[in-house]
Amino acid sequence: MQMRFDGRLGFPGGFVTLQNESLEDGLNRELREELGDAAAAFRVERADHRSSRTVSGRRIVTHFYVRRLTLEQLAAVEIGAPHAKDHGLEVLGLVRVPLYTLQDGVGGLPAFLENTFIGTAREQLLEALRSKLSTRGALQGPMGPELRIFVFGREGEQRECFLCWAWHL
Ligand SMILES: O=c1[nH]cnc2c1ncn2[C@@H]1O[C@H](COP(=O)(O)OP(=O)(O)O)[C@@H](O)[C@H]1O
Repeated sequence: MQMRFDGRLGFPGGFVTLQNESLEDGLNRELREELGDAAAAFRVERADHRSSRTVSGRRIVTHFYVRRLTLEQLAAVEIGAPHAKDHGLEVLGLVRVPLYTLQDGVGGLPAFLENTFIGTAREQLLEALRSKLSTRGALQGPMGPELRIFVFGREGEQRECFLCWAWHL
């Protein structure tokens, strides 16, 4: 995931103008802005869409996408992210999600989930973990697989917000 400008954790993403671009075009543009040039090595497609929700009290619809990357792609994104256009502004840094629980029963994923998240990002994280990871036994040992998540966006007449995360096992 990423640390946002407001001190909350969330997914890479943002707003798009549907008059000028498709959801996926907007999403991939925002990925470049927030993650840097390494995001150009892959493209999030319509088939990667997982869920959509309205934001209460605001005229916003969020669309959640999940995209699997190779380890090489993820490593390139992590190295390049500090050079992205939005780094230090909207985005303060990428954060890996620990997919394990330490022996004290709290450290790892349980402690991570105690952070403050923007909107429904926490629920989206759990939704993604349930569908993609729990059946693979990935929520184990501290040396096990880790999840890294990204996001994107821009403003428009119709405020559509694109959220995405990428993972590797
Ligand atoms: O990662 C996310 N997961 C779920 N909802 C999100 C996420 N990021 C942003 N949102 C939703 O989109 C809204 C607008 O996002 P953001 O705070 O970046 O733009 P804003 O500065 O125009 O309010 C947030 O208030 C929140 O409800």
